[in-house]
Amino acid sequence: MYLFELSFPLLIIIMCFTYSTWWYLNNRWCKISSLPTNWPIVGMLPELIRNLHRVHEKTTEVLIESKGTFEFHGPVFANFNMLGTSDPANIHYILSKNFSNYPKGVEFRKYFDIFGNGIFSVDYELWEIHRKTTMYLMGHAKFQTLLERNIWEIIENGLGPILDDFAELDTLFDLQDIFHRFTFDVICKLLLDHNPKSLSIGLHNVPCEKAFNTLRGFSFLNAFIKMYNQCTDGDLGTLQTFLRDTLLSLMLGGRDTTSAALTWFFALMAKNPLIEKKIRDEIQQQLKLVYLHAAFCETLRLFPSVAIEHKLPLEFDILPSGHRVSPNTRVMLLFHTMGRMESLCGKDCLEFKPDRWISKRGEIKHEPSFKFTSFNAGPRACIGKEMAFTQMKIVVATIIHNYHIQVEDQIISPSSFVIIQVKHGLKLGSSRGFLLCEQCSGFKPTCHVCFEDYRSPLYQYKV
Ligand code: HEM
Repeated sequence: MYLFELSFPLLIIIMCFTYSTWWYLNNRWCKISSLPTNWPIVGMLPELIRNLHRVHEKTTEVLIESKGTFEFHGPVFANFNMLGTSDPANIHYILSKNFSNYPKGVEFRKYFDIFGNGIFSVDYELWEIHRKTTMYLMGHAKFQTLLERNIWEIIENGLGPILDDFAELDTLFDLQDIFHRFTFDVICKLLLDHNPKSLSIGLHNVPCEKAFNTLRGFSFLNAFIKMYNQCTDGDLGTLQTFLRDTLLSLMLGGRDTTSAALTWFFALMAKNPLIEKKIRDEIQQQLKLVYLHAAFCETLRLFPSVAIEHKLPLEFDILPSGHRVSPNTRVMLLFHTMGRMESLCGKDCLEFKPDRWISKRGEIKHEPSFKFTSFNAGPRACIGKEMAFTQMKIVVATIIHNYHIQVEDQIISPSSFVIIQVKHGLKLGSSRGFLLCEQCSGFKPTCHVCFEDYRSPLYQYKV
């Protein structure tokens, strides 16, 4: 009996060791596929850790091999199982057809507690109130005028002088950092009526909170205060925390997404000079910027700013692909993979081709949002899509019209976060790659002193 007690744990250890060795050898010799091995006890965690630096690329390989949906098994006792999908039928089902069964869930709130009770992390009634209020504000007749005025003001006083300064000093700079600062200043000015001037010569750090300390009466703020007072759900915390959550969510949601898209756009432009020329011609001929719009769609297809969306089902369900989900299954919607699926975007899906977005009549082709998910789909689709396009078009037209951008030799790859940035930034060399065009001696004397009198074609084009 004593001998049995002693040898039993030993037996378990030997069995585990043999099983693991068998798995290892089996997979090492037989494996040609990119699907992760489901190891005893630790599940697929080792493969995840091994690919942490290239999560989006690995996920794409796995999903393409598994025809759009894959079950990830985490360690046995960790409750870390997930179902990843890029199948448009599943995406349509989860985001629209059975929307009510797929809230973001409490987990999302835990991971992204920075959003607090803001629109990105809440579900149900509070989300509905947030959405209604924000949509009302962004749909207001004066919103577009205010937005464009703010963007031009920040170009005139921030972006323009900074870019001129880099050109004069002949220094290397990170375009991604510049776009971060630009979109931060724009969204702060819009929401808080305060320009934190993070885009000033010297590029000083501006703490986020500083902007919140100088809140002044502004319609966005007043509307959210009114919304707070109307909410009877006692879970909202103080007015100050509620406003912080609400505004911070909009600031983060509107800032990093737009700056990432702008950075990828220029990264792709650097590799496609013919496309850049076409866009430059379109701007100079004061056309309607259809081709530029198509180039943005194409950028976001390949590098959707939000790569992953997280859902936690309320009840057991069967997805259109036949996969079962339970209330414990984390469902990951993998937007980065969708733009790289031959079945969805064609054999040339990895190529950057804005023309695929233009119809025979020269208009932008409409793609259903559950196929082109860069702005999400269904009831939680992005509210700021038009705002993002306006911002991106003005910035790109301004830069392309005034400068010739040339990217330094560097490896450009996506970061492994939910928001896909360019890993390590996008470095530009001002001496070689940052030349003023012939007719224009920079921002200052031409357009940005007083844009009322501005006669450049730039000011006249329609965004
Ligand atoms: C290129 C730029 C942008 C992209 C690619 C983008 C993409 C997205 C995506 C994928 C979502 C869904 C996220 C989720 O539910 O987890 C989303 C939601 C949202 N976006 Fe954007 N966005 C962009 C710019 C903006 C801007 C400028 C704003 C303005 C503040 C904005 C406001 C919002 C809001 C409020 C939501 C939440 C909608 C809801 O949950 O009902 N976005 N966006």
